[in-house]
Amino acid sequence: MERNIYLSNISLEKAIDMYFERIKDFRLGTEVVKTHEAKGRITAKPVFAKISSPFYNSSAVDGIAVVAKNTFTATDRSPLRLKEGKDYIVVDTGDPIPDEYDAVIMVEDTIKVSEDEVEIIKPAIPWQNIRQMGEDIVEGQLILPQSHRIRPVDIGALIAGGVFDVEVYKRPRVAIIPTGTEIVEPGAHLKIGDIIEFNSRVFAALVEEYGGIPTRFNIVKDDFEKLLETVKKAAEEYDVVLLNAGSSAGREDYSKKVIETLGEVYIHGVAIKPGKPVILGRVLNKPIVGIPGFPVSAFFIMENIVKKLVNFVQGYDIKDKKYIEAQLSKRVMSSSKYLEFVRVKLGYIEGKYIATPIERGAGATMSLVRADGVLEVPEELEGYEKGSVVNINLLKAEDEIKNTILCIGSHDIILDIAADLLAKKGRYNLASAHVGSMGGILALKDKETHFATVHLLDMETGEYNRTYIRKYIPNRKIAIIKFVKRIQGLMVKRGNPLNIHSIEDIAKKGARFVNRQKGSGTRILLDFELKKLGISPRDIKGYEREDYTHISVAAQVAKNNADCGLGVFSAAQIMDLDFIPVANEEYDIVIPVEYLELDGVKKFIEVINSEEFKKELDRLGGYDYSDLGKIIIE
Ligand SMILES: Nc1nc2c(c(=O)[nH]1)N[C@H]1C(S)=C(S)[C@@H](COP(=O)(O)OP(=O)(O)OC[C@H]3O[C@@H](n4cnc5c(N)ncnc54)[C@H](O)[C@@H]3O)O[C@H]1N2
Ligand code: MOO
Repeated sequence: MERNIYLSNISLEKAIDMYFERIKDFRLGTEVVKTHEAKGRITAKPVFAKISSPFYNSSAVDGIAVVAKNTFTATDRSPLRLKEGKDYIVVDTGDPIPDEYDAVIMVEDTIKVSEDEVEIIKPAIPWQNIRQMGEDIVEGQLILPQSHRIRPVDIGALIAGGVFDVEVYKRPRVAIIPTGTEIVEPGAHLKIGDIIEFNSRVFAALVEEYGGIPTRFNIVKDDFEKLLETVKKAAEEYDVVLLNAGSSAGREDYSKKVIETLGEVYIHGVAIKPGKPVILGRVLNKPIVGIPGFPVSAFFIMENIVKKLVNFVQGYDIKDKKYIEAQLSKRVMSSSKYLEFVRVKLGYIEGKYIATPIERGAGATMSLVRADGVLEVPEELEGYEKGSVVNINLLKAEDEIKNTILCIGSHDIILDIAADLLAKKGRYNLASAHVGSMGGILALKDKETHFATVHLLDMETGEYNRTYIRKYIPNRKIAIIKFVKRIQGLMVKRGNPLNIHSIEDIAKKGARFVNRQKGSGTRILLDFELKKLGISPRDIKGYEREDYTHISVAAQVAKNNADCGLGVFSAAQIMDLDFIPVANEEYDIVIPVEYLELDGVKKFIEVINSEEFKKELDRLGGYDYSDLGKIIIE
């Protein structure tokens, strides 16, 4: 099988316009459904009221119905006496008002003088406290226009207007076909090279959210004939087809060929990242989208194309993205060839949203789980500078973000444990962005985080953290909340096959090392130890190779991509590695004094002082928490 030749690079907006122009005749038919079951459906025609609401005059209050002109003599000096049956009748809220009456006086404005007599001290104004016929809805009035998505309140208005059935577009039945020889069903016995199939399940859940009816097909291997057969069947039986993976130019990427054979490819390749190899086409007269395999790419195609498509075939133009303004805490570089979707974490600090970009790999499913929003870097830009104010498409509720305490700095698994305990208390969340200790200090300086977790060794004095606070954040009043002392050590494979017992051994034995990024405390510790020992970084194989967390360093060793790395005990334990202690470091929380008063921060401090948290530290091992919770004002 020869490779496909790539790919157009048309903008997302143009691609959608062109595509929808080509498939505009594939709109679905309509059906009539019960109004009370029509939530989320799209009206096929304008809907008019069949009756008025209310369809008779009714009382808006509890009181007495009167004839207004007979009450105008009433004053507080000469109250007017009225007799039931002759001058008034008693009515409750909602009761019909007989034609001969034209006003209602509230019961609290009447003085009862006998069983069937009241006095009033103020005249009634005609039509006061009466809901007149058609006050809400008039017979024949337009209740909903065509191509309107029916909301719960619309259901109320329709029924009140006597419309009990409504004509709506049919919901599209969407076929979802996962493909790939390497793709296996969840629960299958896994061997190297297998990938557990999950995209189709994400698609199905999203399609349902978009208003379609998903059907998931079984996995189809990369076999041209089988793919032809399955796609043909799907196009015959369903309204929209989603063909997952094989969208690219690899030898077994058949999606384009299959669609071309059975129908037409209109567009292959859109200027977005991730997601560029998307295919937009038709088979029979059904829209088909070839969606890239990488889960993050696939998600952005679902959100930016398939969501619109599922609505388009129902005659609806969806424009429901919600944006907020946020300040970028890091520079974002982007290619000027693509509209790029960058996942961000959001924090709310001193009345401003702060956006911190997270991992960018197209395969990083967790980046979607962790993201609060998406920064869309337009095609013509090469990115944004740190500090720029940008629009962020929200993926979470604003309230949830406003109740999030932001921690930027060096990562340790105990932050995740504290986050979990905090979330259990309700209301507040802890979000942490892992940019190393120095990144945390700089974020504090720039007011981009509530607090930072740091372990920065002063190479001159051997003291932790304080030098850096004084040097880099002189403008703010800062407190240190003592957190833990961590044992940092060398992580090596079980059984220590290279027999590494010290930092010196890394150089001596030529072990493949994996380093942490510049600015991280672990990196500084390594440099400190190397300097002490008089070893040059050049003598460490892999010194230039950077990873961003303790766990990912440990994972590199576990997978045999490296022989050793420097990190904390818990990371070694999680990845089942041997651990050779090197130093005890002070991992502290650095926080502006004013934030100690924030309710969420107080709750966080309660959490780290709790017995439950200490129990977790014991369970992990490798932590000394004798100073935990002590607050030192700098
Ligand atoms: N020569 C070039 N190669 C590639 C280019 C390019 O421009 N030139 N673009 C890359 C880009 S960008 C993307 S995106 C991918 C798209 O690849 P495919 O759509 O062909 O997808 P596969 O290779 O079949 O799968 C990729 C990857 O996705 C995961 N996957 C696939 N299906 C599922 C599923 N159902 N559930 C979970 N995960 C799934 C899996 O990890 C696959 O390995 O092409 C690049 N190549
Ligand atoms: O554009 Mo691909 O979709 O980055 O991964």
